[in-house]
Amino acid sequence: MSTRASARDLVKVYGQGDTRVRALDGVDVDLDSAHLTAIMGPSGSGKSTLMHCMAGLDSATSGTVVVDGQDISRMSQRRLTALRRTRIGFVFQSYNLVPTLTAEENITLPLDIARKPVDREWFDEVVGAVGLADRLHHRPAELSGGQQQRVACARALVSRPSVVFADEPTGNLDSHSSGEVLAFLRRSVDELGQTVVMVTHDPRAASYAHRVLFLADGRIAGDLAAPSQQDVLDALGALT
Ligand SMILES: Nc1ncnc2c1ncn2[C@@H]1O[C@H](COP(=O)(O)OP(=O)(O)OP(=O)(O)O)[C@@H](O)[C@H]1O
Repeated sequence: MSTRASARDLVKVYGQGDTRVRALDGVDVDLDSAHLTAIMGPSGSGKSTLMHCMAGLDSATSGTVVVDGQDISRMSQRRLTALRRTRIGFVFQSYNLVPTLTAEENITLPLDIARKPVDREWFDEVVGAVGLADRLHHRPAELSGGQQQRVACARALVSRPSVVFADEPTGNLDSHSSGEVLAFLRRSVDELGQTVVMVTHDPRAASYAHRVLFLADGRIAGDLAAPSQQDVLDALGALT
């Protein structure tokens, strides 16, 4: 199975002296191609730190991160920015859409900024899969939270990135909208062949994943394939 992103012996230390925190303490991860991977763990276990280091949003103290075959730990800021724009997709808890732009303009924004052409066939496929074809000319304020997050998912996928990193993508959504967003993230993997990793606190969200990694105290503490909600709850219970 091919790997889209990997981390080796990843260490991230914040602060110094008394306030020193070892947020990541030697993490090894391989994110499999065309898989939806969930990352779970208690508050403060290092989930966001791992995600930010693997997505090139933050630099690790030591260790290696390879994305799309490129070692981002040793990359210049300029190359890293270019890689982030075109090879990595992001979905955040707060949708981070530009309020003055339509859904369509928001979706194509990363490509417009990178001055890359929009592949209309892929755009239509992504918009169709996300169920937004009749909402493309609406602005974010005219869309529900779930629809806004689906726009954000489409924006993350429009450049056909190597990996999509989603940080609590359903954290602000009710259960119905969460279901829609999770179903889309899963479909983007199963039908469009994308690779998605998401941090979540929600066992139901994690049960949509092909694989769930558990972090505790900055280390990998568990790894389950296609778990049920109950499997996830049991694994979390054993960690806390
Ligand atoms: N910028 C920072 N400066 C100092 N310490 C930090 C910083 N960011 C995170 N930490 C610390 O690193 C550890 C891991 O934090 P991180 O946010 O990765 O955990 P998390 O598992 O995502 O938590 P949560 O589920 O609460 O979002 C925590 O002890 C946190 O306090």
